[in-house]
Amino acid sequence: MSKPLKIAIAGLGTVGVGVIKIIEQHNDMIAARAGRAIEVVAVSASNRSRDRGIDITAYDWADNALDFAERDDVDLVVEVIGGSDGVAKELAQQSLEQGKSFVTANKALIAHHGAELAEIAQNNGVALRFEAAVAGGIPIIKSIGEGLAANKLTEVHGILNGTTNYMLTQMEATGKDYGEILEETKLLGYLEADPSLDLDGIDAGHKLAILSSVAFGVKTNFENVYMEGIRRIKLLDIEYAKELGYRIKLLGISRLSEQGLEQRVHPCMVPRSAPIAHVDNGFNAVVVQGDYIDRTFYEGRGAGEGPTASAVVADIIDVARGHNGSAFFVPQHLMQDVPPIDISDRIGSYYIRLHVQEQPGVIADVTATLRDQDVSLQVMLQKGSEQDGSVYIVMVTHETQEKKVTAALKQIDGLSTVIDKALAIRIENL
Ligand SMILES: NC(=O)C1=CN([C@@H]2O[C@H](COP(=O)(O)OP(=O)(O)OC[C@H]3O[C@@H](n4cnc5c(N)ncnc54)[C@H](OP(=O)(O)O)[C@@H]3O)[C@@H](O)[C@H]2O)C=CC1
Ligand SMILES: N[C@@H](CCO)C(=O)O
Repeated sequence: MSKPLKIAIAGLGTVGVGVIKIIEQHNDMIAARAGRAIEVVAVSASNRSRDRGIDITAYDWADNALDFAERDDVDLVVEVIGGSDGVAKELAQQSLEQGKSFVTANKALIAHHGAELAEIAQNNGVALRFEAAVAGGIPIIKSIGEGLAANKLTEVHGILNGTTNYMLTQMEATGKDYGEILEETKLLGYLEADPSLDLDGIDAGHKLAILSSVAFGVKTNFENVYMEGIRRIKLLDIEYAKELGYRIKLLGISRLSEQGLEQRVHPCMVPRSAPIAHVDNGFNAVVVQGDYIDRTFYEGRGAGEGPTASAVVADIIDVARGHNGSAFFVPQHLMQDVPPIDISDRIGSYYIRLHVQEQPGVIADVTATLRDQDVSLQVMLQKGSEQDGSVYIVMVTHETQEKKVTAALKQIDGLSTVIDKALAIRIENL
């Protein structure tokens, strides 16, 4: 057997501890699969005395994780600290520059700086790996970059954030509204330290930008991902979706066409018959469309100690086997710079929910505005009224252009009878 691969782990939280547990528990099996032993030589975290539920006394402790980049006895650095910049970024740059391979679960780091880091890795002949950054338990980066490498891929979409999928599932299952489920989800500890990353679709946006690069060989462009989260979804939207034959899912959708690259994250109405409509709670799913495979569907746990650490260790094993090809499967100088397609150019149907005062002429004003913008309706629903005399109206449009819906809703929001800003949910017949 070759000499052991010596690794240092920066970050001993949920994922870091999980990585150590797997390496300790599956030591012999991993060595057999990797063709050499994986040896943890050093660890680092913020607080040395914190009880982490595992014994770390066998490993060197570093107060400063950046020391790992300089150590001659470290072949590979694992970064499971988090954050797009700061220590995580410095550690990545310095480790790769010093000829050490780098494995991370940090989606923010890769979405923002993946291209730059991949180039440093390439120039130094070492590996940069980030399987755990997207959909943890689903080996989607490897599946796309290796298993589907013969295909011209045109679309990747999926449920990329487990927390919001849990929340939407629980709203439907329990009949509780958004605010109540949000409080329960906080108590369960599912939300990121900055909840906006989950709730506003940013975490899913990071993952989508990474998937786009891997799938299409395009330069990572997180800045052009359109992101909208789930904060405005009410229980009544979930109930109306059910009545109309849909479920609401927060999807990331990336499509490459001759016009350019479309990357968007937002709540979608998906037909209840679609497999992705039945991916519930903390599970993630990814669908990949290619010219020779047609469509492939992957489902698994997207977060948590086990699934995330499993992906990190798989990357370490890959490096131990000597695989140090391009991080995005295409050398950086061959990555395409593709123009973005704006969300306003989307063509499709829309679910629209209005909250208005119940008085004569309201519906006439609303439908006149839609008519003026050339938006035609296929369904309009109104059930009873609220105790305060207001009413919710729900409409489904025929296929139209997003910019027409946006223009119509801007005018509708200005009507004196409209109480809350209108909500539009895109219908995706996936
Ligand atoms: N948890 C999950 O389910 C998933 C996480 N990820 C990603 O994995 C990464 C780690 O996540 P997770 O384990 O949940 O995060 P945690 O918050 O549980 O752990 C972060 C760790 O980083 C340590 N740390 C903080 N600052 C430093 C520093 N300057 N130097 C060294 N260590 C430091 C902390 O130390 P201390 O313990 O002493 O405070 C802690 O051990 C993030 O990028 C996250 O986005 C990806 C997919 C899923
Ligand atoms: N906050 C993320 C963690 C895993 O990346 C999620 O809920 O999916």
